[in-house]
Amino acid sequence: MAAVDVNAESLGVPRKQLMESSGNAVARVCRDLADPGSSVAIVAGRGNNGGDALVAARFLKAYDVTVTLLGRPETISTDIARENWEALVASEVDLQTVTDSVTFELGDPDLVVDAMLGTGVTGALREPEATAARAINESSATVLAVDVPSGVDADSGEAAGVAVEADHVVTFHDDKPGLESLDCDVTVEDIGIPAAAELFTGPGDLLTLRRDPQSHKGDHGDVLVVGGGPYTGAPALAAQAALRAGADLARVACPEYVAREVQGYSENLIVSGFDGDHLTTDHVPGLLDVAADRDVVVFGPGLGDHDESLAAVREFLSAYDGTAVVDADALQVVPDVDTEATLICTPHQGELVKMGGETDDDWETRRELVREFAADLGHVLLVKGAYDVVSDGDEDRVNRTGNPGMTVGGTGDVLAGATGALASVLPPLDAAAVAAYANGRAGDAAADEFDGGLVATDLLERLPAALEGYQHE
Ligand SMILES: NC(=O)C1=CN([C@@H]2O[C@H](COP(=O)(O)OP(=O)(O)OC[C@H]3O[C@@H](n4cnc5c(N)ncnc54)[C@H](O)[C@@H]3O)[C@@H](O)[C@H]2O)[C@@H](O)CC1
Ligand SMILES: [K+]
Repeated sequence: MAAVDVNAESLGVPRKQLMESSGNAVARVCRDLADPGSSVAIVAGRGNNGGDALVAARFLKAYDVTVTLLGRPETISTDIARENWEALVASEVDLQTVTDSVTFELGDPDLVVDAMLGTGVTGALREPEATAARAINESSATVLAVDVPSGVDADSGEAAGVAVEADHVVTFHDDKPGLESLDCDVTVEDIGIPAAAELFTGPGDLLTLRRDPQSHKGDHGDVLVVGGGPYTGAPALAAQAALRAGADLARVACPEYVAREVQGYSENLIVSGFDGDHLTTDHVPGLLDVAADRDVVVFGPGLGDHDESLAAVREFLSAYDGTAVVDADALQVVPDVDTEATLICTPHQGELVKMGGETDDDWETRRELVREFAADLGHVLLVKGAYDVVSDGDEDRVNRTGNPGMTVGGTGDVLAGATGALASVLPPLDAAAVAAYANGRAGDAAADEFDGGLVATDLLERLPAALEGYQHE
């Protein structure tokens, strides 16, 4: 929900506007439950759950409304809730504040609006909330809870202590799983969160990437890139992208002569060369050994399409049961390989067609086609284009970052490497979506500087900032 909020904000729909919609929705349900002129007691907490009801108070002019804030106004925990409180103070609405359980009084209202606590809470109710919950439960008033009855966990429906027993709940945007087990009516109200805030990647997606300060080397990914052959730069780009996207270690396995070059690109990489000038099935047992101790394998950058190399990819994937990002020429093997591995396939549209998938100029049609093909394959697809489409066959995400300058060689290798790093710390669909978002954002930053003259290494440098929120918080 926090991610969706941030994405909505980036689309121009700030949280305060959503609070206005939720408050309006609360008032609408109040009107359904009580006749004009009835007395309505709003019991508000100091977070945004309380803020929703403070908005509702403005929409209930035909009622005899009293608002009780649990706690001192200075301790209201969010700016938007405080602004709504101040609007009520300035409007001389009937307000009271209660700082301890002794002074809490509910009176004898027709309707109680429970807006003490919502989804921002874990654990048992403290005071004065617990006393207020008991008073609400003892009263003969109809009880309307905002978002979730205070004291009830929105995910599990369980209460760690005393909780409000509501007759009705008005919840927002989407059903909350915890409400299903409760004995009350539930109304789900659309509060105007754009569907795009969930479909399109945005800055909110980066919230999933906060680093744990207690973590150790290797916790953020140990990635093996297998590739190189006809193309020598590709595996180096992918491995460096993995490091820039937060992996702690990036290894490259590639033909001997490529290994010397890769080492020249960066001293941060661990490189091992195998004999010959391309991958063959002879190398597979060794690769499987190395891959077994890694978090993710990125297979394909610069590999080429030598029959022996494709046979090796097939043999590797048949025996591998970890997570792999599959890119470039390795992709064509995926449709007919029988594997236990979790694959994230990163084709451009030409490669998708080569895999047996279909594409379309219209992104919405493409989204349907990609979802169906991902379901057929049983793997995650990240299909690159002006709008990247990511799907696991069930859920889809669409990425709009990036620019035409990124058609230059190597940007796909950067994306594959970044996806590998992120797949070490995130579920596959999220890893692909965040990688597409960050790669495009890095490309947009590079285009600001170099226009159509950007090159793939410009993206590498800009990846950390494009993943901001991950590295810096
Ligand atoms: N997109 C969204 O997520 C939206 C959320 N909205 C509302 O925002 C609510 C979530 O708001 P918040 O995150 O501010 O959280 P809450 O308002 O649920 O709770 C936060 C407040 O509760 C206090 N608190 C925490 N644990 C407590 C305990 N055990 N006993 C007593 N007090 C405790 C905190 O100090 C803080 O003041 C939702 O339930 C919903 O009503 C709406 O405004 C609309 C949009
Ligand atoms: K509530």
